Amino acid sequence: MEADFWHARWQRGEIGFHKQSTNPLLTRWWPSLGLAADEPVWVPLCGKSLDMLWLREQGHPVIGVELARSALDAFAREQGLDLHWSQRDDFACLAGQGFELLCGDFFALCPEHLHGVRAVYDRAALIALPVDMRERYVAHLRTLLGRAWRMLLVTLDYPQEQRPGPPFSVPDDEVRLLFTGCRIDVLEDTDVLAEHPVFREQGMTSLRERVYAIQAPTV
Ligand SMILES: C[S@@+](CC[C@H](N)C(=O)[O-])C[C@H]1O[C@@H](n2cnc3c(N)ncnc32)[C@H](O)[C@@H]1O
Repeated sequence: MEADFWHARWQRGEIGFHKQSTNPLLTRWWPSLGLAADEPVWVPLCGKSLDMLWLREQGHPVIGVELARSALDAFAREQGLDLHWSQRDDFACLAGQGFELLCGDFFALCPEHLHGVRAVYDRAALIALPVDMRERYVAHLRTLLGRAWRMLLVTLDYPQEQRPGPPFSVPDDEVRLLFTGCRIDVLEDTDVLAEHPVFREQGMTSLRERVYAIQAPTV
C-alpha cells in the first residue's frame, strides 16, 4: 500500500479501521506486558487512534508515526488536546501533553526519532500492509528497536483469497517467521466473523483475531 492510497482514504473519509472507543484487547492485555507506567510507547501507523489516549492515561509518553497530517490534526482537535506542530529532522511533529506524533513515512524513521523506546503497540499497522511490505515493516521495526523490547500485536487471519486487503490476513506462522528469535505468546485467539457482517456477506468463511505479546531477546 503506497502513500497515495492512504492519503486518498483519509481525504475521502474512508477510515472504517478507526474505532470510536478504546480497543478492549488493549485494555485487557496491555498490563500483561509488565511495563512501568512512565515507559514510552511507540504506536506505528497510528492514525487518530483513541488507543493512544488510553496509553497516555496510563502514564506512558506516546510516540506515533502517521503519513496523514489530517489524521494527527483530527486526533488533537477531536480529543481536545493542546498539541503544536514543529519540525524534527525530516518529520513534522505534533507534540505536547506527552504525545510526539511524527508525520511522515514509517520507513524513513531513524533510531533518534524513537529516543530508545522499548514498547510497541501495533493494532491495524502490520495487517494494513501487503506481504512484501510486512517483511520490510518488521525488519525496520526490529532495527529501530534494537534489543530488549516488548510489543502487543493484534492480527487478523482469514483465507486471503476470499477478500483483498487491507486489512490483510497475517497467519500465525507468518508472525512467527517475522519475529524469529523473539518470545511469542498468543494471549487470545478468537473467532470474530460474527462481529463483521460485511466480511461475511462478502463470502468470508473464517476470521480469527489474535493478540500476541512479543518480546525481543535480551542478548
Ligand atoms: C489501517 S490504519 C490503522 C490506524 C491505527 N493504527 C488504528 O488502529 O486506527 C493504517 C494507518 O497507517 C498509515 N500509514 C500507512 N502506511 C504508512 C507509512 N508507511 N508510514 C506512516 N503511516 C502509514 C495510514 O495513513 C493509516 O492511517
